[in-house]
Amino acid sequence: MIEDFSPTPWSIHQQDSIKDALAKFSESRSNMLPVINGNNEVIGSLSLFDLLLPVQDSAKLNENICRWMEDRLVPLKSDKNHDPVVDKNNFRVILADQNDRAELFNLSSDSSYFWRDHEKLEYELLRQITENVYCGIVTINETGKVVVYNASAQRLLKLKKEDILGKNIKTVRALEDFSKLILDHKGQGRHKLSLGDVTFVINLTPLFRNNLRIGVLAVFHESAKTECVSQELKVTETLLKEINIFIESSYDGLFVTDNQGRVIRVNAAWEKIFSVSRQDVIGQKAKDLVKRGVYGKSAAQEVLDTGKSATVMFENKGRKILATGTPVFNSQGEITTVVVNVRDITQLEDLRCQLEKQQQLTEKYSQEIKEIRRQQQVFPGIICHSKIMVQVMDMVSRVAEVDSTVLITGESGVGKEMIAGLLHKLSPRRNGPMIKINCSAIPQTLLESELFGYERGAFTGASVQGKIGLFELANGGTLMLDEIGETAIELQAKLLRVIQEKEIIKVGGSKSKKIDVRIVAATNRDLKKMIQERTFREDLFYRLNVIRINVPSLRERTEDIVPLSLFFLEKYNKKYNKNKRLSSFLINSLNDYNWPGNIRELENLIENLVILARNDEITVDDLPENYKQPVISDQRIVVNGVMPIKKAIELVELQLIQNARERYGSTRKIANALGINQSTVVRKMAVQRHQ
Ligand SMILES: Nc1ncnc2c1ncn2[C@@H]1O[C@H](COP(=O)(O)OP(=O)(O)OP(=O)(O)O)[C@@H](O)[C@H]1O
Repeated sequence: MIEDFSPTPWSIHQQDSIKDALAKFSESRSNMLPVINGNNEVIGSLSLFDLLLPVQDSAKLNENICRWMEDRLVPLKSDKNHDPVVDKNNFRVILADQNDRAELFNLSSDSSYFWRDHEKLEYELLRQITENVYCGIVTINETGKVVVYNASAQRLLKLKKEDILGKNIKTVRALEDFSKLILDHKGQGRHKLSLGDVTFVINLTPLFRNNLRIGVLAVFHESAKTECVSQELKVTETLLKEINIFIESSYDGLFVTDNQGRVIRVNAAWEKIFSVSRQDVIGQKAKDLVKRGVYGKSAAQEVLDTGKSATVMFENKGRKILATGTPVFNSQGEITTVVVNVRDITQLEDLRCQLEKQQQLTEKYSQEIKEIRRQQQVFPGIICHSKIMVQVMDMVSRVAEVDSTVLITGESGVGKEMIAGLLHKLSPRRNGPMIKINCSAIPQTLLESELFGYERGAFTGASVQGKIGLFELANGGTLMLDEIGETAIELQAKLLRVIQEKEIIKVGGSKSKKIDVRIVAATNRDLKKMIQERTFREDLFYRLNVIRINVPSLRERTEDIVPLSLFFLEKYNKKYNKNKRLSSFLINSLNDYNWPGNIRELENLIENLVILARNDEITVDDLPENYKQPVISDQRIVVNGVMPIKKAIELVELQLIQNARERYGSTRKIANALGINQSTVVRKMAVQRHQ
C-alpha cells in the first residue's frame, strides 16, 4: 500500500561498519534496514539476521558492512516513480523517497502470505482509483515533496507527471500558489484557487499515520465546471418543471407507455376525456385498458405492433376521439416509449360539418347570384328563381306580345305593378306611354275625370281649358288600373264601355273619342267574392280577366327569398355606398319568416339592415325583434301520407335536428332547443352523417 515514507535516519550507509549497522538496528528497534550509497541512494536492504554471522567474530565488527555483506545485500530495482519495490524472496518492501531515504518493511517476519497479497491488491486498487477519478489528486509529504499526482491532476494543471512527481512543490513555479495555499491553511479546508484563467475548488486534508502527520492530500476540480454543472442542473430542473406544467395544462390528452405498452404517464386532460383517474391506469397495459372498456382503440398498441406512428378514431361515451401515437426510438433504433396525443374532436367535427354546410350554402348562393345576373339580362330588375315565378315570367313574356287586357292578381306587395311594367316593356307598345293609376288612392268623384278627362267648365272648380284624361294620355301605350277592386260600381260601367268600345267620352262632354290603349288591371281583392257581394261587376270582371296572371305570395315561392334578399342587398349597398353582407344564419332566418308583406316587406327590411347594421356582416342580432323567430314553434306538423310510425318519427327527428343545426350551430344550443341531451344530439348527428 502506498504510504507516505517519512524520512528515517535508520538507514545503513554502505560505508558503515558492522558495528555501526548493529547500533542502527539497536536504535531503530527494527530488524531490517535499507542500505544507502554515497549518493544517498537506496541500494538494498539488510536484516539483523544477516549480521548474526559476522557478529560471532568480534574482529570483524569494524569491517565495512558492504564488503562483508556483498552477497547478502538485496539490490533494489531502479524506481523513479517511487512505487514500492518488492523483494519477493525476502518479503521486503522498500519505499524510497527522492532524498534517497527509505523506509523498509519486513513482511516475512510478521505477515502472512495472505496479508502480503491483500496489501498488493489494495495498493493496486487504490492506484487505479486514484488514476481514474475525475478530480485531480495531489499528495505531498511533510517536506513538501509531491508523492501522488494522478492523471486528472496532470490534465487539470497541464503539468506533466514527470515534471511534478517527486519534486518539492515549493520548487515548482507553476504551483507556487498551490503550495502557498497548503501552507497558509495548514493543509486543510475547502478553498478556491485561480491558476491562470482557471479556478479550482481544492479540498485539503491532512494525512496521519500512527497519529503522526505524514502529509497533505489535495483533491481538486475546476470550479467553473461545477458551477456550470449545477447551473445546468438548475436549468434542467426548471425545464422539467415547465415541461410538467405544459403536459398537465395541455388541452389534448397525453398518454405515455413504455416499450411493453405499459402506461407510464397520463395528463389531466386525458383523465378528463376518459373520466378515469391516473392511479387506475398507470402500470396497466394499453391493450388491457381497451379490454376493460376504458377506451375504444389503442394507438400505443398499434405503434408497438407496427413500429410506426398510428392514428385511431373511436367513439367514447358519445364523444368522438382522435388518438395519434408516436414512437420514441433509442440510438439502436428500438422503441423505448410511445407518446399518444388524444383529442376530443366532437366539437371540431361539428364545426367541420357546419363549415361544410356553410360552404355548400355559399356555393348555392353564388350559383343563385349567377342566376340572378343571368335573369337580369332577360328581365332586368326582376328576380324569378322559383319554378312558379319562372312560369309566371314565361307567361308575362308571351302575353306581352298580344294586345289583350290582362288582370293581375295577388297579395299586396308581391310585384303586380312590376309585372304590369314588364308587360309594357316587352310589348310592341314599349315605345308608347305607360300610365299607372292607383284607383284607391284618388277619391272616386275625381277618379272618373282623371281617367276620362273633362270638357272645359264641366264642373265647378274644373279648369277652364278642360283636361285630358289618363286613357287619352296612354294612347298608343298601356294604362294600368291598379287596385281595380276599389273602383265605384258606377265607374265600373264606364270602364266596361271603354274596354268594349275602345273609345272614351270626357266628363261633361258628349262626343266619344277612339283610343288605342292596352288595359292592364291589378287587384289584391277577391273579385269573384266581390261579384257575389255585388260590389264588382261581373261583366267587367270577364272583360278584364281575358288573361289572368296570378302573382304568388312569397310564402308560395320561398326559393325566391334568398335571391331576392341578395338582390336587394346589392341594390341598397350600391344606393348607400356600403359593402354589407348577410350572415348565413341570417339568410336561414329570413327563409323561415312568414313575410305577410311579401316582397315589399323583404325589400324594406334589407334596406333598413343595410343602413342600420353596425358591422359589414349583417347578422340575426341586427334583425328587428319581430323578425327573430321564436325558439319553440307551436305550428302543427302536417302529415299528408301514411307510413310506419317509426320511420315517420325518424324523419321528423332528422328534420328537427337539421333545422336546429342551421339555426343554432352549437350542439349545446341545439340540445337546449330540442330539449334533449347534448350527447344525444352528437350521437344523432353522427348517425345522420353516416346515412
Ligand atoms: N320579382 C321581383 N324582383 C325584384 N323586385 C321585386 C319583385 N317583385 C316585386 N319586387 C319589388 O317589390 C316591391 C313591391 O312590388 P309591387 O309594387 O310591384 O307589388 P304590388 O303587388 O303591385 O303591390 P301592391 O298590391 O301593394 O300594389 C317593389 O319595389 C318591386 O320592385
